[in-house]
Amino acid sequence: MIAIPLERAAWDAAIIDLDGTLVDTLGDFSVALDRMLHDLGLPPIAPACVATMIGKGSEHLLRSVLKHVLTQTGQAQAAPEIDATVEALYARAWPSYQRHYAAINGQHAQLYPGALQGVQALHGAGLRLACLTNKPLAFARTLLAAKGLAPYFAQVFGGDSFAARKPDPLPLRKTCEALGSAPARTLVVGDSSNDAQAARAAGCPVVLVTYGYNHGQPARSVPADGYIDSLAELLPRSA
Ligand SMILES: O=C(O)COP(=O)(O)O
Ligand SMILES: [Mg+2]
Repeated sequence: MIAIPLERAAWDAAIIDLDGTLVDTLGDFSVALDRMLHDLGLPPIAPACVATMIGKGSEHLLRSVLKHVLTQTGQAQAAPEIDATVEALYARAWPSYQRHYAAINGQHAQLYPGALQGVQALHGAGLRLACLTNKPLAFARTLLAAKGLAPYFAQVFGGDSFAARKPDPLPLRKTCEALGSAPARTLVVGDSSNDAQAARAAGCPVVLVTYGYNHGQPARSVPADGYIDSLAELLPRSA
């Protein structure tokens, strides 16, 4: 049940998350990460495990994956030793991951059911739309274009667009500025605690989808103004 008004008059704009909200990118992440791990001489990682690590940007993802794999393989024992090994591998992991992700971006990713319809409905109702993701901006633009979403977004910002990332509220404040909308009249739609915490701190109403990643926790365990099973539920009632 949604606790905030869905009438279109309630909002001037919406800021929508990408991974886990618009597009199921777990396949892309898993393929690029496994190719990176192969380059480093390390074993692959289970997609279910990757799903718990998505949401705080690529740097966090790579460090989490390397730490997990090193722990699993017993290549490093004590925690400080693992952290040091992660940092030593990171300089090689980063360019490898970037190269592999760019090569397959969108190929193992699917729009969630109702995502396109929801975006089209909000756009059609006259809301200004931005996509704000912790994914690198170049990857986000390519993915939005590949999935037919790019034409609906007036603004797109990534994890490398501002000095901080979600859950910091700075990216949301900057995105509201770019859209020319007041935070209280800008709906945030996301899948994780990163989106909800950032929205609350920025003064934006926030709705979470129940099907995304959220670090392996149910979305409903995160304080938000509403929860939806599909973006198609965002159809404005008075449209
Ligand atoms: O790149 C990530 O970690 C996830 O990005 P998101 O902000 O679109 O969920
Ligand atoms: Mg997300």
